[in-house]
Amino acid sequence: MAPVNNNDEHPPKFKVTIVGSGNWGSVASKLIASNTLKLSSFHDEVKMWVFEEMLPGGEKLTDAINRTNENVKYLPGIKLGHNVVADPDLENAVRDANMLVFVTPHQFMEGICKRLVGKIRSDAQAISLIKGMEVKKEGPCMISTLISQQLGVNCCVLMGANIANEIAVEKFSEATVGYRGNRDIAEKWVQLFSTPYFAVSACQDVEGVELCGTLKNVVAIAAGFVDGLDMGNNTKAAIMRIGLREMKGLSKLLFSSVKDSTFFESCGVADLITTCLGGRNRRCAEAFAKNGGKRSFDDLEAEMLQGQKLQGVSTAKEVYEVLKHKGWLEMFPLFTTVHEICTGRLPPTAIVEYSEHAPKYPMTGGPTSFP
Ligand SMILES: NC(=O)C1=CN([C@@H]2O[C@H](COP(=O)(O)OP(=O)(O)OC[C@H]3O[C@@H](n4cnc5c(N)ncnc54)[C@H](O)[C@@H]3O)[C@@H](O)[C@H]2O)C=CC1
Ligand SMILES: O=C(CO)COP(=O)(O)O
Repeated sequence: MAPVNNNDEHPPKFKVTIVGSGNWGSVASKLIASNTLKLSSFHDEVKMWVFEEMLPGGEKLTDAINRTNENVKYLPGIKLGHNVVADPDLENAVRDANMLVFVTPHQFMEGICKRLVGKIRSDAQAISLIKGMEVKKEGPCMISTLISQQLGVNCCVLMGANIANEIAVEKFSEATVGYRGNRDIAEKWVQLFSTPYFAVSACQDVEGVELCGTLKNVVAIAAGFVDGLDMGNNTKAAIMRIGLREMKGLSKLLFSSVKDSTFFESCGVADLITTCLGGRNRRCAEAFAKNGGKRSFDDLEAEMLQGQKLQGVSTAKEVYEVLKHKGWLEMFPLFTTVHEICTGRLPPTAIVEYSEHAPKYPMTGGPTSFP
């Protein structure tokens, strides 16, 4: 990866663009912008692509961000750094960058990648902070793979126990950069994100790291059901244990390269715990169960998250499609049941009952054949 040489500057510097400006995207821009000011190998300015929208007072979100230095809709009250420049023009935002940070809700990435084909620098490196996957005819496609394949770039991932609002106010947390191949590139990403309150380490297991971040959102939906049904801490701990077991089982069935040790990194058990305790997926699923499944997740998301997006419900559907296609539904009763509750085929109480798809494997047991 060659740094960008603007106006013959010596030595040339790396230039960063963040594609996405939601709750986590805005916090990522704050972390990165504080580092580009400190590290001489980066350009100070950090561009942040904004999916433009009109605020209630009639001002464009991009203008409000550039005027106040705050993302007034998705991260109000937090200064992003004067070197963050919001840009609603996707092509313009990425044009000069050779370090691209992707952080949008996962359902928008296919469209964004299509728009970016042929528009990015040939020497660009990418990282995805996105928790989710696409399902294609051929099987599951992780978002980092989508980015790599569509844009022809190497793509690392950054996942972890990272509730954005907590990091925004500089409470300590950890994160994991997943990479394949060249460790130098992973180290560059670690350098770009690390702060005294955000401890990042690198792990050579891109699939394992990304699947942890993706699948824990399904478990968080189950944890929310347990909270909504007032079932207590033991039940929630059981759901988290069974969920972690299914996360590991499915990850290793999909990619034999996935390492056991990855599940003990921040991206694994720590992200599972924080999301099951304090995440948006948990919160909306709690409301869903309290309402006996009578209000849809779409309604609850719109009302409770005010434009922020849930990833767990669509991921549960995507996981279900993969399991069905592979003939693995019975092996993953928790994942299967979450999807069936979300779609109204089962009531929320089914989360601790035997799944109709798992007659041989009750929730508390499960197959012994996971790798
Ligand atoms: N918020 C959090 O605490 C964390 C989120 N993540 C992950 O980061 C990713 C992004 O999450 P957030 O930044 O929190 O987003 P968010 O949940 O705040 O979503 C809102 C964003 O989606 C954008 N958007 C809405 N419609 C769009 C469209 N049609 N095309 C493109 N963008 C559109 C909005 O402009 C806004 O930037 C997700 O995969 C999430 O799981 C990961 C760690 C922590
Ligand atoms: O991924 C997250 C924390 O690491 C955020 O989870 P939620 O989307 O459930 O808030």
